[in-house]
Amino acid sequence: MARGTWKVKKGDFVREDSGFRNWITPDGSPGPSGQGGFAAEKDRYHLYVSYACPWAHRALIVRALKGLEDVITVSVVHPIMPKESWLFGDYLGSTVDHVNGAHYLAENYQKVDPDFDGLVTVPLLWDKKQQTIVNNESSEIIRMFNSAFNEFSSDKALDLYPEALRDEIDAVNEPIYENLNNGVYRCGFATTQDAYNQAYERLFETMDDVESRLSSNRYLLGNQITEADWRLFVTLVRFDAVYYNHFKTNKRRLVDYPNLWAYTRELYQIPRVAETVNMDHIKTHYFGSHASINPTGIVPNGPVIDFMTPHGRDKFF
Ligand SMILES: N[C@@H](CCC(=O)N[C@@H](CS)C(=O)NCC(=O)O)C(=O)O
Repeated sequence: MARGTWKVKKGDFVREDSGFRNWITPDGSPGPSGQGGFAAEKDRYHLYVSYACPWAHRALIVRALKGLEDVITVSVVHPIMPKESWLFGDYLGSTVDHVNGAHYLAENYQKVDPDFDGLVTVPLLWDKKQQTIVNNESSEIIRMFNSAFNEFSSDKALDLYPEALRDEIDAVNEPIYENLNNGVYRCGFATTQDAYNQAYERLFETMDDVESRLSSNRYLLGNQITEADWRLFVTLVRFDAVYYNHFKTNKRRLVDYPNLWAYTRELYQIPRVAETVNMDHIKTHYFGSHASINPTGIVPNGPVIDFMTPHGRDKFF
């Protein structure tokens, strides 16, 4: 099974743009990109994830928070990604491909586009009715889960991208994506000292900015949790266990930032979130899949991290 490859430009890791950009909407009318015809329905859509992947993790979190577990089904790949890319296999917490019976996730991309030679990524949102890919861009998948399925949601009132805050959310997302979510990868996959140094500087400047923001705000946008918090959370929750040493983001640990650390614990303790965090898959994936960074594949046993200690963030209300 062939697969696309990561791109490196002058030593700097460059993430590929996602190729499938259709939108599920309440009535199937077209969304901001792609084709229409994807109406929100119960048990029509299927989400392929890796518990290890921060982008897939966002989608799992919004699915859980909106109470869509019985509406959108899920298959979970094996945590180790071999050179042929994601596959389904026997591992605690992983599943088979419940919909297409694929062995490699790439088979599902090739079912829709036989010439597909891009990167086979998770999350992947699949339409069981039309047997096609809806979308493989997590930032869009979370917005669909937030707003398209309210008819079926057990928490209709929850709005993680409220109209009045959209510009502010977009403005906060941008540097957090560049410098933190993707910034840790740019540190880890840099192939020149210079590219690593630059990514590292920007990463910790942004960590400092966010730490300061969270010293006077409970959440990134004030008193209301938005998608911006969940997009940040998935990187923070992996920081000390993986990125700090595997990706060499070791100026400071998450636990050394009092506000960021307490904020991460608060988000972790919100009902239904902890179940989406599979630390075994997270560690096994990163340490076991990136032979260029960790050739032995040995997964460190530590560190001991307790996300359940009281967070004290209610002091803001
Ligand atoms: N833009 C995509 C990025 C997803 C992505 O890069 N996923 C990684 C896992 S964390 C992946 O599947 N990589 C496949 C590979 O490296 O071959 C999104 O946010 O949905």
